Amino acid sequence: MTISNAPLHVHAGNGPWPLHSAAASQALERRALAQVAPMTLMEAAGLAVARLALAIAPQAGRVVVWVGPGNNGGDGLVAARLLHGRGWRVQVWTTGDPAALPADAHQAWQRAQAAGVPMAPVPLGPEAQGPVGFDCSRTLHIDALLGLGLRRAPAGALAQAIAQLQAAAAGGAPVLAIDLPSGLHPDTGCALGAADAPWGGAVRATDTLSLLTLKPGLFTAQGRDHAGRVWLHRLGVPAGPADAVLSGPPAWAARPHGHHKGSHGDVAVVGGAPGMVGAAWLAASAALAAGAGRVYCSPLDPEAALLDPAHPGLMGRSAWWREPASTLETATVVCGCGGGEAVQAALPPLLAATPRLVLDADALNAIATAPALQALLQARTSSEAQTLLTPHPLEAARLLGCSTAEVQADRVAAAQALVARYGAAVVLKGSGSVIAAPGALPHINPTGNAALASAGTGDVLAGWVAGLWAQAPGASAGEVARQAVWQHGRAADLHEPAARGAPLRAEALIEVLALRALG
Ligand SMILES: NC(=O)C1=CN([C@@H]2O[C@H](COP(=O)(O)OP(=O)(O)OC[C@H]3O[C@@H](n4cnc5c(N)ncnc54)[C@H](O)[C@@H]3O)[C@@H](O)[C@H]2O)[C@@H](O)CC1
Ligand SMILES: Nc1ncnc2c1ncn2[C@@H]1O[C@H](COP(=O)(O)OP(=O)(O)O)[C@@H](O)[C@H]1O
Ligand SMILES: [K+]
Repeated sequence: MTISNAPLHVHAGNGPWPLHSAAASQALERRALAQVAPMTLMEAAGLAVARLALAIAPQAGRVVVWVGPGNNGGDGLVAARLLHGRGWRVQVWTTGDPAALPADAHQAWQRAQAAGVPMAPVPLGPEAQGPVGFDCSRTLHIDALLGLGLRRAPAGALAQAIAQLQAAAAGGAPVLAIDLPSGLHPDTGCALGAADAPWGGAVRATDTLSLLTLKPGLFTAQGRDHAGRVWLHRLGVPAGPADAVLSGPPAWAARPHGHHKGSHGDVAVVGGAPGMVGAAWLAASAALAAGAGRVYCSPLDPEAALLDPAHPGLMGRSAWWREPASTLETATVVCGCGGGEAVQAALPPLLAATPRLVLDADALNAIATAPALQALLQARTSSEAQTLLTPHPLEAARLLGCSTAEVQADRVAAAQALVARYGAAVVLKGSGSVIAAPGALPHINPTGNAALASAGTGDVLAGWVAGLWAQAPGASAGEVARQAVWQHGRAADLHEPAARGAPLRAEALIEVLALRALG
């Protein structure tokens, strides 16, 4: 078997990558199918799958191919035939009547049958793991149940097949999903199957080979948990314009020898109501670590000290936004960070006068409930002023007047709705943070992991982005947010392998970021 054109490994270090919605991918597939002889694309897809199978599980020699009712199943049938021809021990399990397969997939089934590939309906019970003599731990599973044609939550025979596949792979066997993990929504990254099912609503693959295009759902919401490593094979078909982008690594700007601290801009942090002063100091420390020249911290707790002995490089300053000719008109300001209700009073002057404003946490909650503050935020769009909102899903839901579940059901759409409503750039945080900005394609961030699910890491992000922005005041909020979010997540990825599931403390995150060894 000669298999050319290796799939591309898509990872955080080699972006940016264009992303295409299900609708755009299907339109591309229709155009491509119209230009080539029947079976050409499906043979190319099956070949790419077989090639990746050989690459990721070279010692397996055994494969179970789980075939669904559409063309995704057809791709699996071609791969099964090619691996059978290569001498692998192959078992195909089908979920429906092969006579009902669409034309190309049906032909793939006939070719597999003619080649002598063992095929049968998915059995109920342990034999689904493979025929007698299959060593489960050395078996590769290929998920060809559902791809782009997913329309609704898998139920009935398909849900049963997904459950059987997961049970068969439970001992740690590799699972290669074709195009998408079956049950995962291509646009939203939501696992559509029953959330309380033991298989978690969609196939959990170790590897996913995306065909023709990369779909946004592989990288956000539950996508990363289900897709595993992601690969792309374009099948020789050039993709059209992207709907979104998977962010790539940003470049570091070198510091000219002639620079002094005044060359690197000022950051002022407003937050830290009683009991939450640490949040403001965390953001300020992150801004300093990002390279801002001078960083002021203004705790809203009137009792709070104006010096943090752990960070003598930071300057405390109380309520400077009430002064005329204050830092307001020059600094990059971060507002939120543990600000509690006290933050409300600081917001009007900040919204009115600050050229670059990062709004986080309690600042967002205050704006969500105050139409007057919303009007001030929207009015910023008529000036040169730029704003970045950094909500987590609950804060985003408050700003949109919907539920957190509705935000998570389509994270890209929710981020874009915030941009449309408030005219600001937005980072919708969480697994696969979405960065949306006026006039720009939405970006999904590929770095980060659940070690960041720890108190204060959001404050660090807010301070880090402001620290970068202070040094590049001409950059757009969206640009600087994409860069900061990538680096913030990357720091957690560097920490993760040694951490064995331990969370990354916010202070430690700042130290990793400060080292700048982020690649
Ligand atoms: N036609 C071709 O030659 C090519 C097809 N490709 C493959 O084809 C896939 C798309 O094929 P299809 O459009 O046939 O879609 P799928 O193979 O994803 O499946 C669609 C079928 O599943 C059924 N279905 C969807 N959701 C269901 C649910 N929840 N429960 C039960 N049944 C459900 C639909 O009614 C339909 O019969 C791509 O993902 C890709 O793998 C690509 O390889 C490119 C080449
Ligand atoms: N499971 C996860 N995977 C990737 N990133 C995560 C995950 N959980 C949290 N994060 C990131 O950690 C940060 C947490 O921010 P936030 O929720 O505001 O926390 P806090 O208010 O405690 O600072 C965000 O950047 C978010 O994207
Ligand atoms: K699949």
